[in-house]
Amino acid sequence: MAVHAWSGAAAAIGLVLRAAPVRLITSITLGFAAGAAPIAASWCLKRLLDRLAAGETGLGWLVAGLAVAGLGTAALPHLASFVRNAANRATAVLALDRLYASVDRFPGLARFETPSFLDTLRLAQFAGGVAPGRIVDGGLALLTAVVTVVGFLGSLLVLHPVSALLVLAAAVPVLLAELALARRRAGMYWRIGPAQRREAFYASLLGEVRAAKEIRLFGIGALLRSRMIAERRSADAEQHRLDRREALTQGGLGLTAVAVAALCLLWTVQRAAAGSLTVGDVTLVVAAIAGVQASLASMAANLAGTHEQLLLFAHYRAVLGAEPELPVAAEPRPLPPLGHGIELRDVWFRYDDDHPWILRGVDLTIPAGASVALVGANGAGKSTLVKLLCRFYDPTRGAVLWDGVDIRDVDPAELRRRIAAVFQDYMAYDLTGAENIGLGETAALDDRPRLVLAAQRAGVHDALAGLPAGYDTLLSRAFDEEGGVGVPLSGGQWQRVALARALLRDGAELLILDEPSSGLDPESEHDVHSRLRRYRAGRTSLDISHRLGTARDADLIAVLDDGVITERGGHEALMAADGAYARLFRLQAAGYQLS
Ligand SMILES: Nc1ncnc2c1ncn2[C@@H]1O[C@H](COP(=O)(O)OP(=O)(O)OP(=O)(O)O)[C@@H](O)[C@H]1O
Repeated sequence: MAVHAWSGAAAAIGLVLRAAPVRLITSITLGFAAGAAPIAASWCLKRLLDRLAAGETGLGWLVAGLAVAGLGTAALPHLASFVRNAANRATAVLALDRLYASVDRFPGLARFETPSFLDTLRLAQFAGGVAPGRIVDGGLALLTAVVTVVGFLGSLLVLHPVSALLVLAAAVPVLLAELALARRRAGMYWRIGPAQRREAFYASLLGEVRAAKEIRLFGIGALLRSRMIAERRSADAEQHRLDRREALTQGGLGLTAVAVAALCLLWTVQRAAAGSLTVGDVTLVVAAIAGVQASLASMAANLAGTHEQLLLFAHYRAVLGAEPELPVAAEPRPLPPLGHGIELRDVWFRYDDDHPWILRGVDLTIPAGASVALVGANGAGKSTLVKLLCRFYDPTRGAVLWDGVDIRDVDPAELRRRIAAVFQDYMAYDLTGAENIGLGETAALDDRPRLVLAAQRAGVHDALAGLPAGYDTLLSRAFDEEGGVGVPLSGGQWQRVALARALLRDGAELLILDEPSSGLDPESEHDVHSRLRRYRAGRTSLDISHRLGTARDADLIAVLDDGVITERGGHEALMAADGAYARLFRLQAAGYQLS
């Protein structure tokens, strides 16, 4: 634990040093000065009073010293906090950047489906922004308090050693109690994490337009709201329990501090009355007791606060230090230009050990330059197979081979550069039309002719060109648009934009289309289908569709049933075989017959 704390503190300081070195050093200097100023003020006051009592004159320099020290006591903490705030903001930016760079580096999807990781990530988001700054702040405040305590304790030891020891002894339980409270608080943040994430989930549903239709139609707003409030209440109850414990502990500690101060004061006054202390000594003892107690309390609170931030910062470091959830080859093999094909060889897959098998020994080859249609019932595992091709997960058994090279041996980023895909759950970004397409290949973001060509291939050019600001129209009403209005697209238009995004990747060697036309009207579907047929000629593609009419002209049709390829071949051959494909095809065709 101690090692963790030190390495955590070192990492936090390293981060601040990297983000704002000058401001950090300035803060340290100001912290020192702010700690020394009250001691200087107390000594000036003691000297002044003693000399006044002795009837001396010409004390102007002492008054001036007192004024300067007073000014320092009042102003330096504010100046230090101004500099620290600036350093903290710079640190938070760097921490945020590093956190999301790490999240982006996870090659697969499994982490985003692991609740404990999501809890860690939530705390990391919170801690990354504030913890490094607070840890350094805590350290600086500690430094200030140490300077003050040492200075005042030195003064007390000279004048009244018993008080010094008493005050110091009384500080030990304060420190221990604060540390214990800090640990509890950090533990509480972890425990309430799931409830807070569920609360955020309900809150986002209640505040987003996509959910608003169903919420209103089904009248489920009150239900969702009550669930959100219940989650908040359960988190609040945990916090309340801790607050109560804190209040009791700190009340007790406050009483002890008052008792110790009263005892010391009584003793000092008695000694002054007996003539062994001067009036100046009494003021210095009073100031020293108050100063030491306040500084020790602040030290304890700071230590505890820093300890708590270190525990939270551990979550940030856990995300940054997390190993990739998919093994990444130390020396990745180069991915050859696709010459033969992509083979799934005896692929078995389940999402994890507690989940059922989804693929149970799939053998399928997508020959280079050929179009393969994958058909099958809902839940058969088609989209799962696509995720394995993109290596978002690894097969539990078996392998995916790209021209004979196991894709586990290549750099995932390189593999993905070779693939263009429209996923079934494609994204609709709250960005402009041009950006929504350009994200398919960021190098082409500003290449308008290429964006237009991709949009034309996907049959969405006219829709985008006809918007108030053409391709530069924001496809959302979530943000205010300067000099124009945001226009969301229809479902089918969005689907074509997603298709355009994939088609922008002209150089991709494998094109994956998972239900690319499910939302299109018959005419659009026919139109998109004809365009895709032309586009796909000579390219390697995997097309998933429930509309068997669009699958029929693929070079190869494979039927996936309950995780196994049960039929494969051309349309005519499969129809002649009279298996499941033929039955489904006839069923669908019958739906279009006039009775
Ligand atoms: N991330 C996941 N974690 C656990 N199980 C999952 C996950 N994604 C999908 N599944 C399960 O895998 C099974 C296959 O899903 P998949 O999406 O691959 O089917 P599909 O053939 O594409 O279906 P559809 O035709 O409805 O799109 C489903 O039973 C689903 O519950």
